[in-house]
Amino acid sequence: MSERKPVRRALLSVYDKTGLAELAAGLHDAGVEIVSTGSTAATIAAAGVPVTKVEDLTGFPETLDGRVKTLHPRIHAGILADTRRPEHLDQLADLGVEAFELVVVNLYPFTATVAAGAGPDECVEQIDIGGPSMVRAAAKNHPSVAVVVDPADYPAVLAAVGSGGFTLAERARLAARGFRHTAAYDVAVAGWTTSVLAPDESPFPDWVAGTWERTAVLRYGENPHQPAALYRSGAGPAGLAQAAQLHGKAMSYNNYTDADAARRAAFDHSAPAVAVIKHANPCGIAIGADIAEAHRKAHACDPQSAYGGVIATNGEVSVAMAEQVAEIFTEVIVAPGYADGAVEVLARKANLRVLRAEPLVGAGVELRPISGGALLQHRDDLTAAGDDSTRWTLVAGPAADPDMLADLEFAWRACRAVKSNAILLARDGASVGIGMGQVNRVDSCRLAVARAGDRAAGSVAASDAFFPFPDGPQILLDAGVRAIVQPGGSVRDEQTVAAAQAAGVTMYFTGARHFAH
Ligand SMILES: NC(=O)c1ncn([C@@H]2O[C@H](COP(=O)(O)O)[C@@H](O)[C@H]2O)c1NC=O
Repeated sequence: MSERKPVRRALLSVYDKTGLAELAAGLHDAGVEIVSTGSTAATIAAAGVPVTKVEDLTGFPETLDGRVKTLHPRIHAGILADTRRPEHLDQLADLGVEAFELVVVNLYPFTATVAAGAGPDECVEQIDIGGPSMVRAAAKNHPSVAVVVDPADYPAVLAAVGSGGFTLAERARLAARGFRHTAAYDVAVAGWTTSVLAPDESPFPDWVAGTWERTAVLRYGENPHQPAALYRSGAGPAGLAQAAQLHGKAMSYNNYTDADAARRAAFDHSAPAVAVIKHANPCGIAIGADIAEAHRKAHACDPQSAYGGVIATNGEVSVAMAEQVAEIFTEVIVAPGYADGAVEVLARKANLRVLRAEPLVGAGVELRPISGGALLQHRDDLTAAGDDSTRWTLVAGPAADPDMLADLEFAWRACRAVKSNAILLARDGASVGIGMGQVNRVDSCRLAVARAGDRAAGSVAASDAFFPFPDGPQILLDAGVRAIVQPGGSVRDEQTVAAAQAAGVTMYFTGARHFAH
């Protein structure tokens, strides 16, 4: 076991004062001398613990509204002296500087200030300069100094100090966390200055960075021979990665990818909606008067495929829906909330994973890694993509009555959640046949019609992109589809429109498409 290095002198400078008084009292009881900045020192003194102010040590007042406090050689020499080197100890002695063995710092709340909508001057003021300097100095000098950046670590700090100090391995681990802390902080500052303070003409920033924190090592990845882990983003709104698991077995990699696809499908609707997903594609999407009805309708689309599926809702799961789900073999259910008693009903299934996650926020950009880089795009925003039927163009057949229009709008929204080429047949606010992920649109039409069976006749159809030839729509027309919505825009649109016209079938062009690859 490596030797512990006693802590005799500590430097404390924290914005977040959580646990500070207890830490200071514990350090003092362990015989540690405490040096501290402005309001940190005031908090320590108010707790009745002796403390030396940084300015008494430096002989230089904290100045410029706190912009300069610890940025002084007497502080940084005390942090950066490698006490394994006799020449460093000699130099400290010559200068009359004493070394620190412990540095406790947490930084100005830059991210929270930006998130609160503060103006540029206020945000800039919250860019901590002295704090990161101390953290980086202490982390670099971890053979001599322990650095602590998280109040949650204070009890462990006191335990270590009380048992003779930190080992080198412990100081190295703390150093890694210190560097991660300042790196994440700098990423946030650099991202804000790039995108907000000094944006260029492009709709995309010329520099992108992010930080992710590992929250779980998963049993395996997409396949058992692929190790995998879950990471939580250091920025942006909470989502699936932050979900609370209320019941069931540990989530798998595939559970996460399917749950993400299911949420994307469910949150495209404003009425109570349920999506059932298998292998990232829907085997049923429906809206209903309530969530239980939406689930019944979504499940009925393809009960065979829904076996072992992943369910997402866009609203609270009722007890009635929970009773239905408890009857079906389901891998995961994820919802923004559960009515009283619903989780207990679902918990009858020992293995069913029950997750509560914040509602999906649709705006923003999405990033997809490719070899050697990444692609960024604005999310497929429904409102920008022909979602509003008042902007559709009637190109064949009679105008839809309100019921038919409602089904067409539902089908158009729902087909967005289907991997291209996507054809979705719908009736009464529910998918009844889905053709997904085929490499030509004709096969997607065949698949949708085959899955719908008898339900194809009288249903409406949505296509995520235009029909390049009239052969695909002809399959839908032959199956008795009574209306079709599609983007339009093919050089052979005329032929497709003529086929619909000949069949007396309503056809709308949306003018926008919904590829999903
Ligand atoms: N400028 C400096 O020399 C400096 N030294 C420490 N700080 C920060 O000041 C805060 C603590 O200040 P106070 O003890 O006054 O609450 C900490 O978040 C620390 O990271 C500084 N502030 C900002 O840069």
